[in-house]
Amino acid sequence: MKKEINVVAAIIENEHNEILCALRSPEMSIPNMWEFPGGKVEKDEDIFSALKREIQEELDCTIDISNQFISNTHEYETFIVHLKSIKCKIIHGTPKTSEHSSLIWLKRENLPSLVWAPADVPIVEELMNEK
Ligand SMILES: Nc1nc2c([nH]c(=O)n2[C@H]2C[C@H](O)[C@@H](COP(=O)(O)OP(=O)(O)OP(=O)(O)O)O2)c(=O)[nH]1
Repeated sequence: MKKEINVVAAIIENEHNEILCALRSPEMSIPNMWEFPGGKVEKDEDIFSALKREIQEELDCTIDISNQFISNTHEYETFIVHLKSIKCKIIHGTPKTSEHSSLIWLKRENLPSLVWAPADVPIVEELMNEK
């Protein structure tokens, strides 16, 4: 049986209506693909606390949760990811790369120009449909 993981991802929009996109590094699983920052929900942790913790660790930023966006389950070759996306705003700090190779802010219409982790594709499509 494939391992299943619960992952939360932050859709962070700035005052110019741009969304933060993060490039997974060559050392990470699913390397060199774009994702929304976030990570695995730990045992006994709720999704919002998990996301706040991950964003603090990964980007050195404090976020405020706005609302839950869509969820998607994707089966990769070796594991299954249950990915929940959550809209949020940065209330303190400027995103800094630590684990990722790159961070960029993109307007919605330009999101499809990136090569997204397969689990993220429905999220990107839904964001495109929004406006
Ligand atoms: N953070 C994040 N992870 C995603 C997204 N889409 C997607 O398929 N994933 C996958 C990649 C990872 O395998 C997993 C997230 O775990 P993680 O962020 O802790 O990744 P990690 O590199 O530390 O995982 P690992 O190598 O320690 O197994 O979910 C996304 O938009 N954001």
